[in-house]
Amino acid sequence: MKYEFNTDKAYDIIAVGRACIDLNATEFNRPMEETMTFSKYVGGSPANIAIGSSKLGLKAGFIGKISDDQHGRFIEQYMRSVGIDTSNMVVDNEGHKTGLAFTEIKSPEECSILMYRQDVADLYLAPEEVNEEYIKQSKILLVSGTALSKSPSREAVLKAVSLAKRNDVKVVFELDYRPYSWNSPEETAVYCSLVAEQADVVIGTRDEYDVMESKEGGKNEDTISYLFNHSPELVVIKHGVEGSYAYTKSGETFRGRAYKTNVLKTFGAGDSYASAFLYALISGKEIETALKYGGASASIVVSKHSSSEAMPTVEEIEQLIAEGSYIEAGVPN
Ligand SMILES: Nc1ncnc2c1ncn2[C@@H]1O[C@H](COP(=O)(O)OP(=O)(O)O)[C@@H](O)[C@H]1O
Ligand SMILES: O=C(O)C[C@@H](O)[C@H](O)C(=O)COP(=O)(O)O
Repeated sequence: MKYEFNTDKAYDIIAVGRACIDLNATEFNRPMEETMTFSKYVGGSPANIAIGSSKLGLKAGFIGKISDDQHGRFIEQYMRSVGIDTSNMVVDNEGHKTGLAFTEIKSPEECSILMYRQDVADLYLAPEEVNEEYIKQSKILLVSGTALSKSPSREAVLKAVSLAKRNDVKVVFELDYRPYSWNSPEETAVYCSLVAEQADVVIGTRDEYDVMESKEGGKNEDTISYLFNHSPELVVIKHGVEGSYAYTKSGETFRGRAYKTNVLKTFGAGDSYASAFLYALISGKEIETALKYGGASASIVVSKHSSSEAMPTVEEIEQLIAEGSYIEAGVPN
């Protein structure tokens, strides 16, 4: 089964939310306290997804606010250099700084992220900085849940969603739950369910859906029966190495698998998965095939050092799919 988009649009995907900096430990198997060196990359989930999409050949744009300093300029220049339209990236003029994510790579299983996100520029994106003429030109508006965590970014995103819906732009909601950005899980549940109910496609991990639904150990069946009572037509639920599921409103279920790889770190999986899954859908591939693209892309990125720079090419993804070495894991949920 395929998922249809309005093909009469200049952009394939416009992402809204944070574009930040990742500082990834270059010393592995070591706690952060003992790590002395880090490499700098553009980061932030929606920026990573835009970068991954652009690298796969999609026409991508970005809406967000960046700091008026060396970090903001680095982000804009890098994103432009990989082919992303940055015309709707706004420079903050109130002194807000870029968010930083320091990553600790203790072992392939034990990775963590230390975020510096106090008063960050991306959460100051204002509704008046979201432009209807821009959004209406895209097949997809990709919304990151973290952008809902504070005002005025929250209202900017709600406006972007409403403009997308008025202009036949599919809203893809990536739950992207980052607890440190929110006041409470209850607040997350309120705003994430508000947007999920309006979205056309929702993507998240099982744990992220649990936060949105204010429960523990939630079942995929309950999630889809809730969401399919609202706007969503396609719901993707990820289960780490156990793979993922895509559910359609018309009743089909497709299973995606993770691919064997030499894991260096676990972060970057979700963003690379989303960009390749959406690339495949936009390219007219079957949903089942799109799950393969997502899984293969993620397995490539977890074997590499960064999330953004490491985004694979179509050829790399297709080669991995052709090799077909899935991780044999039980059926979750
Ligand atoms: N250790 C791993 N090895 C190979 N693929 C992985 C691994 N972890 C995750 N993936 C792939 O990345 C996808 C997304 O990972 P997941 O952990 O569910 O999301 P997130 O990174 O958003 O938390 C999975 O569906 C799987 O295909
Ligand atoms: O999203 C962030 O702010 C940090 C990312 O740039 C970082 O690379 C990361 O955590 C990606 O992980 P994922 O969301 O699991 O793909």
